[in-house]
Amino acid sequence: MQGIWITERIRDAEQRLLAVTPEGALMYRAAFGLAVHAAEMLKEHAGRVAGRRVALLVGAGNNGGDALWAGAFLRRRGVGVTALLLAADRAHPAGLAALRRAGGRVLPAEDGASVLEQADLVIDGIVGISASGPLRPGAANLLEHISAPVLAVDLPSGVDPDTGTVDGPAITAARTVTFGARKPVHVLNPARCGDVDLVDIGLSGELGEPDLLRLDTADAAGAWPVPGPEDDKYTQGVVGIAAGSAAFPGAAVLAAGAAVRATSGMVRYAGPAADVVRDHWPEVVATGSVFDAGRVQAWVVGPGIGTGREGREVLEHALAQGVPVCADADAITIIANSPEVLDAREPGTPLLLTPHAGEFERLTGRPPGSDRVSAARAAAARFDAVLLLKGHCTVVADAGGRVLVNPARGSWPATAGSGDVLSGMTGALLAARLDPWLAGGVAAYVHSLAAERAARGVPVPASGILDAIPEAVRTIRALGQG
Ligand SMILES: NC(=O)C1=CN([C@@H]2O[C@H](COP(=O)(O)OP(=O)(O)OC[C@H]3O[C@@H](n4cnc5c(N)ncnc54)[C@H](O)[C@@H]3O)[C@@H](O)[C@H]2O)[C@@H](O)CC1
Ligand SMILES: Nc1ncnc2c1ncn2[C@@H]1O[C@H](COP(=O)(O)OP(=O)(O)O)[C@@H](O)[C@H]1O
Ligand SMILES: [K+]
Repeated sequence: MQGIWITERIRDAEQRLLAVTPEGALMYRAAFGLAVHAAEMLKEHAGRVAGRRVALLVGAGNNGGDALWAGAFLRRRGVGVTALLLAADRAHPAGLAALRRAGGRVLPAEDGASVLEQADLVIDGIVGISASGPLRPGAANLLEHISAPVLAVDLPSGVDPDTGTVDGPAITAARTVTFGARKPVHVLNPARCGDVDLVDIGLSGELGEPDLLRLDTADAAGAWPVPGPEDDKYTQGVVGIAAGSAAFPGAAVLAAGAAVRATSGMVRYAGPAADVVRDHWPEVVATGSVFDAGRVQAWVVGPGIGTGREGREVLEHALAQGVPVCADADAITIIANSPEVLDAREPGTPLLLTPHAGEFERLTGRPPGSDRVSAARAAAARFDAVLLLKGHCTVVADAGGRVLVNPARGSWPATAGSGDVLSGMTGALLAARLDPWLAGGVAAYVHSLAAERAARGVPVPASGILDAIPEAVRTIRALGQG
């Protein structure tokens, strides 16, 4: 798993490391790594390093210092470097001196339009982890003159380091080089960061436990259930799907189909769309009602069941079975309208809630807002549940405060029915007895991988995501073992 630390913790860790490190050493390490990546980008985008032009956007703090030092290193490789100072009187003195010694040019930012327009690469050292709010006007005015790829120092300026939100003008980077540890912005707003490279500055010993975790392929592969020689269809966990209606069977077909694709055990369906589900998925054991569905090891309740009395009874029944429940879509609205349905929950029974932003607002009374991680954590604690907040970056929080994040690989999954596929997969993993928090994270991971594989650059319907689940699972298992 990849650890991610909030900026307050990074700053504390840096202070401890600074106290035992010769002055300037950390910045030197950071800037050296930055210069290596800048040279790579010049080769990639402009064919070579020597003779190419780099513009540095230099703010008032150490982020600007990193850029200035990197500029000095690039000068040694024959790059033409111009620093554009946003606060000439506060630019990092040692960095500025180093750049000047190396033969770099220095200009006030307001004179920088043509430098930016002619640059082969722009290095964004406007602001780093001490950023607050959107870019100030002096920096914002420069954005329109940038046409070259941008390499962001630590994080793209103008994007909030801890929430990834953008409230005004901000940098969009082709690549971000970060130091010591990954920060929340890198996973919460990957589109602004581009590829993120981590430069080791010796901070890891000071960091402690991460604030957020991101699953990697090996984690997803390690968690994915694989039947053993003693297994049969029951021992792997039977998943029950209570979804869809006679008038709207689509959600049932998608959720049940995703469960079929994600489990090698057994899928039961219970609800008014039994015939349609059976037609699509002959392997599903389908009945008309949850009350005669038989035993399952996890229930998925909600997509397309409606929010009336019948839906409510279905949810209460599932909650009372003493098995994990994934409550999605209409089930979330039912809980929002009548929180007392949760009284039916057998004590200690895992509950996983999977709202999108609108359902989150219904459930909690307020939208997730800019700090989606804190919002998901608070809601998980309030409902004593795992809360999976859907979106471009899916956030999975549990009641104890653990958080997994899954940045999507593109936005094609934002399509109708895609959430039904996610809940079906999640149910399959819950039935296989994964920790519900991990089940949500692994389902989100494989869902976004399946969507990427299915889309390959063009729109993909939810049924296409569903059909790509086997390929996604095969991919993680192959990479995870390799
Ligand atoms: N502390 C350390 O040991 C190290 C720090 N490093 C770098 O230092 C950075 C943090 O440096 P600082 O704490 O000096 O602060 P920053 O460089 O992040 O910010 C400095 C100044 O930027 C201005 N600013 C804030 N928000 C702004 C906005 N929205 N628009 C325009 N200007 C804004 C403020 O005047 C603020 O004081 C890290 O991100 C990293 O790049 C690295 O050199 C590694 C070592
Ligand atoms: N912009 C986006 N980029 C990537 N994935 C997204 C984006 N928006 C939504 N998703 C994902 O698509 C799915 C949509 O679920 P949901 O909103 O419940 O759709 P539906 O109700 O139509 O099934 C979720 O897995 C969510 O994380
Ligand atoms: K920056």
